[in-house]
Amino acid sequence: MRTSATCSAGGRASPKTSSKPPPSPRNEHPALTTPHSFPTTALLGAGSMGQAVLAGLLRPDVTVEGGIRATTRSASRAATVPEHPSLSVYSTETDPRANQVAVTDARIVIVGVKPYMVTDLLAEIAPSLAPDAIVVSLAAGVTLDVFERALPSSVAVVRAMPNTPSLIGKGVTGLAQGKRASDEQFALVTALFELVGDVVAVPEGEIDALSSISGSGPAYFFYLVEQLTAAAVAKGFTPSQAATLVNGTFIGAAALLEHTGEDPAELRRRVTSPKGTTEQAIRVLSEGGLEKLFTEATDAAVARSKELASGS
Ligand SMILES: NC(=O)C1=CN([C@@H]2O[C@H](COP(=O)(O)OP(=O)(O)OC[C@H]3O[C@@H](n4cnc5c(N)ncnc54)[C@H](OP(=O)(O)O)[C@@H]3O)[C@@H](O)[C@H]2O)C=CC1
Ligand SMILES: O=C(O)[C@@H]1CCC=N1
Repeated sequence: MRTSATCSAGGRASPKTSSKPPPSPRNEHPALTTPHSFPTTALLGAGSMGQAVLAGLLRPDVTVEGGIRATTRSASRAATVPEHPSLSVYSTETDPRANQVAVTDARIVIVGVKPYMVTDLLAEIAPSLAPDAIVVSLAAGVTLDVFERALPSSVAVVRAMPNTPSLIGKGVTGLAQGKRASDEQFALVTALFELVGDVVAVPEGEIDALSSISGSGPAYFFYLVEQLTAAAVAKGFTPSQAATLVNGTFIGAAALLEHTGEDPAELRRRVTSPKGTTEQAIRVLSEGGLEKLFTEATDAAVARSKELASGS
């Protein structure tokens, strides 16, 4: 166990590049209007998504009575979990009983391992769970039914589909309430995910579709950034210049969307002068089938969720 104590194109004239240091990933959460307190919480699988959810529980304005226990498989991954006085980190590599130890007396148990690992993990922890535990799944595709069958009948289950901007309090999480979870338990899980962004409650039948939009969505955005950066480099900008141009433009445009609250189509219209240059670029993107591509891409993500649900 590690109980946290220490934390761990060439030739073209350069446009001005700023060398701002990257912002700290953990200081951007909006302030809570009321103090938040949660019961003892275990996070099994503190990887990319698990650590993003964990960021909410580590906020200075949040208290977790009884503390937080986080587990990973490897000791090296455990070392990437941020240090915090109320957080204990275990790896199954150094302690094969790490998950059982972590869930003992925990009221909230977040399952953040890969979908194909879920069944084995549930069998491992089921005997050690508190009778009134709420198990929260982050796993894509794995149904509430799989969880409910594998766990004692007194244990409630909620299915969550968060996304990685949760790490900086800008996440979007879909939540589906299992049939054994009371409204009070569901409200507690909702409050937990509200620590890291917006929450949309949906019936379980909509979770895969939601996942294809907001769960995977950050990857679509980063892919667009990568592609526009490649286009900039192909036009002769240096990689550094291209990163400034593209990152600055996408971040600025996203902030404009947020701050104005305007319809994105209207914001696009303001860039697209009649008979101007943008009009030609948008025409090419449209004729290239971007809308159809997004439909097909999200359909493929939904189809993969169904495969994961069937265990493949
Ligand atoms: N990444 C994303 O954007 C999203 C992911 N999800 C879901 O979140 C889950 C995790 O995905 P992601 O965070 O990307 O994956 P990662 O591989 O980053 O995280 C998985 C974590 O589980 C740990 N782990 C593996 N086996 C065990 C075990 N037996 N006991 C305890 N911990 C274990 C891994 O440790 P180690 O690294 O040492 O092997 C790792 O820390 C998946 O089910 C995915 O569907 C949901 C929404 C979005
Ligand atoms: O790619 C995945 O399977 C997970 C679920 C949504 C985002 N990442």
